[in-house]
Amino acid sequence: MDLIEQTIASVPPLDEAAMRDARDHQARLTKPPGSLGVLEEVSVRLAGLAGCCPPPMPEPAAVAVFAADHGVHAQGVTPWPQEVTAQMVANFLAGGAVVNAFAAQVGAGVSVVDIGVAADLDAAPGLIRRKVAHGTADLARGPAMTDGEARRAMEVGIEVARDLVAEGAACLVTGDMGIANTTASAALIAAFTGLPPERVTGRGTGIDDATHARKVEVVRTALALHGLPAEDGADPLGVLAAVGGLEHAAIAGFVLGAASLRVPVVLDGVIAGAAALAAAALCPRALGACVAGHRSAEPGHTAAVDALGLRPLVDLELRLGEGTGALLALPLVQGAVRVLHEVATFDSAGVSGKDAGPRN
Ligand SMILES: Cc1cc2ncn([C@H]3O[C@H](COP(=O)(O)O)[C@@H](O)[C@H]3O)c2cc1C
Ligand SMILES: O=C(O)c1cccnc1
Repeated sequence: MDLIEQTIASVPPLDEAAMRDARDHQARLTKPPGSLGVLEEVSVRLAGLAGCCPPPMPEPAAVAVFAADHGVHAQGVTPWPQEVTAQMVANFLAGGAVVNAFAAQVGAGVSVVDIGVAADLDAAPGLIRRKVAHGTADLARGPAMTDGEARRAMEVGIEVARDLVAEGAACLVTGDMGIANTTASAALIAAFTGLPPERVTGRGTGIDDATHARKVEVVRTALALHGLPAEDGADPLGVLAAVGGLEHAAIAGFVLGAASLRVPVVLDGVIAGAAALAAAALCPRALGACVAGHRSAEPGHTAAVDALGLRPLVDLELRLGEGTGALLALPLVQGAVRVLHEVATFDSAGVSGKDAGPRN
């Protein structure tokens, strides 16, 4: 068995007994039952993922920013030059991007992975050099990647998850950088959800009406060219290779890697949502490890989280990527688990339960 199959085979189902313990414990804490809303569900799921209650605190956290370029850039789907991908990698490494500021704010480490930047990058402290190809080919004219490249990128994602956890991370966070990657994301989301291109194709970094219309047509052309969505359902790796990006494949692997290690993974926006659809198509159990950090302004992202059955924790109209929205959600995930560790029960604190007092 190779690394991808091995990883998929080792993703455990959620532990029902641990989830029951977490629900029972939530009911005994000094607060009205259910009063922490969605955060109670998060705490229960992370107990199921860990297989114990309380689950380990999801800290320290580590965000991995997977950077890659896209052949579909040639179709004029974004106003930004392709070089911005490599330039932003340098910015991440220098600590100057929004992802660095938000990671500092929530105490997360930042790793930057060259999974497929077109330019050859200089070695730099903090850069994980795992280039699988110098960008993808144009998905509107042929397959974006070979199956081998998609597999290799997915393996790198698994390996990065494994390495970060070995270094002490107890929570993983997805990040991406790749000019034109919202086009590949839209194509993946259309392919996996069956929704039409106009429903899932957004304005990315901010494009005018004419560029948006072209972007929708590029996605439509690509789907027709590759026969997607496939009649007979999924060959998820084939879909990734046809219309995905190297960072999508890597993030899909990162999700599988996290799930196989019973470590939660907070998903960022539309790129992570598209990648998670691929991961879930390969291994539905991997969804047990996924927390949707935020709802991106991209319409395809809402389509993706709806299809995955995930509820985003934060909704701030962000449309940046890099891991920024997921990082903002991290304290919510950590707070949800801290409640199970630290909040007193009615018994231990001597607080009367709802029906304990005199009635009148
Ligand atoms: C300066 C800059 C920093 C970014 N950081 C993330 N993105 C985000 O925008 C890009 C996708 O949008 P589109 O498909 O419209 O090109 C990706 O690189 C994504 O990570 C950025 C984009 C820019 C320009
Ligand atoms: O949803 C995202 O993460 C996103 C949106 C626009 C551009 N880049 C990323």
